[in-house]
Amino acid sequence: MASIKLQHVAKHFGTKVAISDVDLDVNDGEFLVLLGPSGCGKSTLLRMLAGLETVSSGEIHLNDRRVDQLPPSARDMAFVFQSYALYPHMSVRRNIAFPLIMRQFKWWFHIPLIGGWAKRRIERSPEVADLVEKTARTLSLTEMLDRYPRTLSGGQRQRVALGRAMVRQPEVFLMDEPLSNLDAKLRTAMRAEITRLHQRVGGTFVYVTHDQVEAMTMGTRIALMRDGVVQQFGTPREIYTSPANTYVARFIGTPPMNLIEGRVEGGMIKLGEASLPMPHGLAAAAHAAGEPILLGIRPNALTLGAAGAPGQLAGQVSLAGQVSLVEHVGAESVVAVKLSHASTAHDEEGAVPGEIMITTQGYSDLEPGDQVSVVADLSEAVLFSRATGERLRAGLALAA
Ligand SMILES: Nc1ncnc2c1ncn2[C@@H]1O[C@H](COP(=O)(O)OP(=O)(O)OP(=O)(O)O)[C@@H](O)[C@H]1O
Repeated sequence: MASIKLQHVAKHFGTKVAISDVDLDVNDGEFLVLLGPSGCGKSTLLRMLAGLETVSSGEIHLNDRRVDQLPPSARDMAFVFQSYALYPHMSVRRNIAFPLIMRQFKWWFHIPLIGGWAKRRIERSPEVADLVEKTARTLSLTEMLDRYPRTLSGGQRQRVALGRAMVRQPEVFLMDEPLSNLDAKLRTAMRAEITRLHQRVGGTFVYVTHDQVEAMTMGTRIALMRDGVVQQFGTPREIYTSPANTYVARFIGTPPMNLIEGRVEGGMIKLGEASLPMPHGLAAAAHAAGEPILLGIRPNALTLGAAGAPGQLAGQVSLAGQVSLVEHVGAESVVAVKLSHASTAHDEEGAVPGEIMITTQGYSDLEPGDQVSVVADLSEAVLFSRATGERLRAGLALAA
């Protein structure tokens, strides 16, 4: 049983603020993913949890115990590194048993022969041997117990690293990009394996990744970070359907959410020449007439019709545009359309202003240059303030 609470946790390296005032409440048995781009501070946060890095300020609690001043060994957390960190001169069996052997460490373990004899004795003791065998079975490593790490594939080495963490039966598993050295296919397989492991073994997992697909598929909750600040902390579904700001909206989803520039006028949203009703629940925000907003809409909430097709069904609006790119990705096609009368907010390099992305099922016959009308289903659309980038919620006025 392990819940984790971070209160106002900050970390400075000299003048560099790596983590600034992070508050997180992680329930027992959760799979928390720390997600964000390179340099956002996710590894630093994980290392502070593990005790491998000190906190500059704030508190970390494991259950009701404050642990931020305790050494790593007193925290009951097992760390799995990106690099596996296996001992190359030890068999798989010894690598997995190692934490249990070190639990019984005596100074004379360092004496040649005597130390080796003592370690072998612990390794062969029924409790340790049983636990190692059981762990190896869970991870399908039984056949490999007497092999050495250099003879294993990347995925097998990763499983040994997981085994070494599991054998301690810790309350918390901390994992720093454990799959990043694997090829795409193995990553997908190991992703499912770690999720199953979490379901079977229980315990609280904290997992660092920059890969949104890993975060969305594995996490019970995600803390999406940027420059040391948590942008949103929520379930994958909340983060996908209700991004807290345009940064989150752009980070999650492939292709990401379209952000179309508009204005609020007379209780309606004006996008170029089109006028559409405020999305459900946001009417209260409409009184700040004339305010610039961004309409956030996922590529799969847009459909394509022939140019000039009638647009305004209930709750829908159509925008004219021209196809600029079509990508076929198996079961669906991704179509980029340059809007004729509306602009979009992009920050990715190389993105064309005014372009939106639409996903369609199957193989699209459209070609670059085709004139189309884009029909938007606004039932799941969200609005952001263009001034602050924050999502507008019902009852909140737009930023002045
Ligand atoms: N020991 C250190 N001394 C100085 N700066 C550091 C140190 N460790 C980390 N940083 C800085 O703190 C920031 C956060 O680093 P961190 O490694 O936590 O990021 P990250 O999100 O895990 O990135 P990555 O995915 O690339 O590992 C970075 O700007 C990094 O340069």
